[in-house]
Amino acid sequence: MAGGSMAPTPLLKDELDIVIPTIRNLDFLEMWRPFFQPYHLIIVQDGDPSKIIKVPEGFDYELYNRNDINRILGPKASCISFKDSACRCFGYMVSKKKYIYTIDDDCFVAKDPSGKDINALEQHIKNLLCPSTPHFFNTLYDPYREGADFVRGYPFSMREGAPTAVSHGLWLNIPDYDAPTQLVKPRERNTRYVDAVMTIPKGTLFPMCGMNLAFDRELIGPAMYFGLMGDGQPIGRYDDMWAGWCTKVICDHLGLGIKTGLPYIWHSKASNPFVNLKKEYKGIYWQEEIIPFFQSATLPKDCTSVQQCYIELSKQVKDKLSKVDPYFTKLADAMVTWIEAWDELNPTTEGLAKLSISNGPANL
Ligand SMILES: O=c1ccn([C@@H]2O[C@H](COP(=O)(O)OP(=O)(O)O[C@H]3O[C@@H](CO)[C@H](O)[C@H]3O)[C@@H](O)[C@H]2O)c(=O)[nH]1
Ligand SMILES: [Mn+2]
Repeated sequence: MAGGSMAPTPLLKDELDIVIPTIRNLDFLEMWRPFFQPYHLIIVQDGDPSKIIKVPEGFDYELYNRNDINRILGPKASCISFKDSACRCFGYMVSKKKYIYTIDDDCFVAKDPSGKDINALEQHIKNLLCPSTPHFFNTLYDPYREGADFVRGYPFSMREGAPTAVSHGLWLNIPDYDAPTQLVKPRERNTRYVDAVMTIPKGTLFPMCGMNLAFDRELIGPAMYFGLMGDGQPIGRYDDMWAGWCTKVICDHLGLGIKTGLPYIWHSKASNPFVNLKKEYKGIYWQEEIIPFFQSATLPKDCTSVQQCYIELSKQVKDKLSKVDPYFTKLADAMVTWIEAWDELNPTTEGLAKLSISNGPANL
C-alpha cells in the first residue's frame, strides 16, 4: 500500500465487551471514542425503561433496560438489582465474549504524568494477558512489565505465575471513598499517579471497585455477581465489594490472580455523600462480620468450577451470615438464581454435549 500505514487491529477487538451501567446519556463516550470505538458495548440502562438513553453515533452496541432484563430472565430477573449500578452484572451474563471491561459513565480519559492520554482499556488488556504472582510477592511489583523482572530470591519454579482473572484499575480526581470519609473530606482529590501494577497476594481480600474493572469472563465470570442492591434492598454501594470478596476467595481456591493499580481513569462526579450514607450505613457495620467470614471461607477440593465454588459459597453465606441479618438469606438465594440464570444463558460445552446426547445425535 503506497505510503499508507495500516492502523494495528486493537487488541482483543472481537473478544472483549465493554459493559456500562447507566441512568444518563452516554456523551462521556466521545472522550473514549479513540479507544472504545472498535469494541462492542453492552449498555445496561437502569431506572425508568421508558427513558431514552442517547448513545453517540458510530458505536456498536446493544442496550438492555429493565423490561429487557425481565423478558430475558423471567422470574430469575429478581437477582438483578434495580436502581443501583449493580445492574451492570446483567451485561456480564449476556455477553458472549471472553473478556469484559466495565466502566462508569462519569469516568473519563485521564492523563499520565507526561500529559499523555491513558488508554485504560489497553492497559487492562495487558494486565489480563500476562500472568499474576499471587503465591509469592515480587518486590519490584509486576515482573512481566517492560523494564521489570523477578528479583533475586524469587523461586524460579514459581516464575510462570498464575493466570490473571481480574484487572482492577484506579481513579484520579474523585476517589472511591465511602460516605463517612467523603463527608469529612469533601474536597479531597486523588492526585497521586502511582506507576505500578501488583498482584493481590493469595489469602488477602481487597475492596473491589466496579468503576474501572476488567476481567476474564471465561475464567471468573460466574463469580462476578454484584449482589442484591438498590430498590427494595437494605443496602447499596456494596455491589462491587461483594463481588470482589466472592471473586477473591474463588480465585485463591482455583489458583487465579487478581491485579490492581494501573490503569487510571479520571472520575469526575462525586455522588451525594448523604445519599450514599443512607445506602451504605448497614454495610459499614455488617462488613465487620462479613470480612472475617470471607477471610475464613474455605472451599472443598471437589469444587473445581467457578459455578460449583459459587454455589458452595452461597450455602456458607446462608449458614453463617443470616444471623447478621435476614438479608443474607435472600442474598444467598439470589446467588443461586444468578448461577442458574448464567448457566441458562451460557450453557457450558459439557452441558451442550449432554444436551445433544439427550436429544439424540441429529445427523444419524
Ligand atoms: O441507580 C443507579 C445509579 C447509578 N448508576 C450508574 O452506575 C454508575 C455509577 O454511578 P455514580 O457514578 O453516580 O456513582 P458512584 O458513587 O460514583 O459509583 C461508585 O459507587 C459504586 C457502588 O455502586 C460504583 O460501582 C462506583 O462506581 C454510573 O455509570 C451510573 O450511571 C446506575 O446504573 N443506577
Ligand atoms: Mn461515579
